[in-house]
Amino acid sequence: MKIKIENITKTYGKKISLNNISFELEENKIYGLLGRNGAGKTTLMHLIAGHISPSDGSVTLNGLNPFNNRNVLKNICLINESGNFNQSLKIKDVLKISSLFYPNWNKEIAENLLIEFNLDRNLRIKSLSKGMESALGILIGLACRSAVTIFDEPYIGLDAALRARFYELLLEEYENEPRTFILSTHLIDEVSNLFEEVIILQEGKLVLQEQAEVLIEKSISVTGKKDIVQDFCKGKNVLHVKEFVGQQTAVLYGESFHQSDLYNQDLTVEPVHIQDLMVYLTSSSKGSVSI
Ligand SMILES: Nc1ncnc2c1ncn2[C@@H]1O[C@H](COP(=O)(O)OP(=O)(O)OP(=O)(O)O)[C@@H](O)[C@H]1O
Repeated sequence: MKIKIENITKTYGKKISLNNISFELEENKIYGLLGRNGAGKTTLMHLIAGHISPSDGSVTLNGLNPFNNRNVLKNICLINESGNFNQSLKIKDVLKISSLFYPNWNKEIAENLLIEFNLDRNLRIKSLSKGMESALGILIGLACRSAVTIFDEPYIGLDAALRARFYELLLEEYENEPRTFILSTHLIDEVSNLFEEVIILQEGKLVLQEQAEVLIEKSISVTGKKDIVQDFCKGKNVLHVKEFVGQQTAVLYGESFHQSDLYNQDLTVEPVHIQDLMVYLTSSSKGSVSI
């Protein structure tokens, strides 16, 4: 489903959670939705999932407003960090309800993941540990096979091995049955190799929407003697600078750097991790500093 966000503003009283943002998401891609705490990520995901409506502007999925629209909602699955399920239900009730609600529900995936995550279908949600509840959220998010599946930090209580397994399962599922995944996470380095496109929010505004590959190509970190680094950085967009024992490191962003440009025996040139890039891009209002 094609998702179109047009001039969306969402306010809560005087608080502006999203401030006039517009962008489009294509079908069948894995998106990373990134930003610092309070940037507006959860608000945006709830708008796309039709759980809330905007104060201004419009959200459409294949041209239709998802808010209160069952025909659209049955194709969207949003798994939050917590509180996804009615605490008084049993796991088997959640599975039954999900299988009735989502038209593409895949029973085999659900059964396999129940075994893999060691979830007893007779347990009540309120008796589950945080990790078990997250595992159930991941199971539902993958088994529903919704055209748009959104995970908002779904890994609370999961150890590193289980999180790694989640990323692996997500990729397997995406290959078997391509659909749109939107992942919001603060553990960016763990998951950034899954992203095909990255969206960064800052204080309710859209800072950037870019293909992950291009983002990596457009950013480098250079380290060397201060005067050499400064010379190299002249006329370039410098996001971040740090100095350490006479050496300077500058992070540059904004142009495609080619190998030939980067061959400089006096400088150490390294790629920049998406997590660091997100931090630097959202550190100053302009997204750049001068040296
Ligand atoms: N129901 C609400 N009532 C009042 N303010 C809200 C509500 N929901 C969100 N906000 C405010 O909107 C802003 C954006 O919140 P949101 O939860 O969307 O950010 P986020 O990027 O998901 O943050 P985090 O990474 O910390 O989860 C915050 O300042 C938050 O306090």
